[in-house]
Amino acid sequence: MEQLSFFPERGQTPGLPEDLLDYLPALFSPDQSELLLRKFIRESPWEQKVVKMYDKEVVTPRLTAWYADPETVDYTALNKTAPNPWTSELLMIREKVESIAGIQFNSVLLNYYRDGNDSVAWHSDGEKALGTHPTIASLSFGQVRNFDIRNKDDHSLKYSVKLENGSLLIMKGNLQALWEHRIAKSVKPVKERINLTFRVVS
Ligand SMILES: O=C(O)CCC(=O)C(=O)O
Ligand SMILES: [Fe+2]
Repeated sequence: MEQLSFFPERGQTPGLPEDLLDYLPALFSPDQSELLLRKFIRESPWEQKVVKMYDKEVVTPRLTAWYADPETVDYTALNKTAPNPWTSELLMIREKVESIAGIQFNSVLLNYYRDGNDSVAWHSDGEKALGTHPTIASLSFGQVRNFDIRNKDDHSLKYSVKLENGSLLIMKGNLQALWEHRIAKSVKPVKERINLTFRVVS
């Protein structure tokens, strides 16, 4: 396997397997993206989750909000709080994303990365409620951040994609089964970023 540069200047690390991700750089214009970024930051019912890690309570380093069709999601079985009702912007974006992905999504999770200290640690989104090979559509607004992926069995196999303002990333195939992803903290100061992940939750 050839050596790959993990931190590209721009774009994505070459050699990324094609059947795991689709990337569309400018689904929304810079103007639309800026408006949506500001509106989401201002109006979403942000929560900061506390999770248990080795008996310690740890505050999640980002804010989240989730929305779903309540009749299709058994949120108590998922150990979640009641979903928020869809807003008109989220419905508009959902339609646009569904027409590209060719899938109907029944929920969306919003992540708010306030600055470079906010992050999401290595994980995969292969929970039972999503199935083992879910298609997840991920939109980015605001600050460009690196989306890193690494193979679960061989951590030296890793790639990085720069998620640009207004872009759409579709995660598919074996990505959740065989790979993990993260948004690392940034040592250089960075601005706010909003991420939306549309999912089919059963
Ligand atoms: O912010 C991102 O681009 C990724 C978020 C993510 O991995 C998740 O919500 O599961
Ligand atoms: Fe994820």
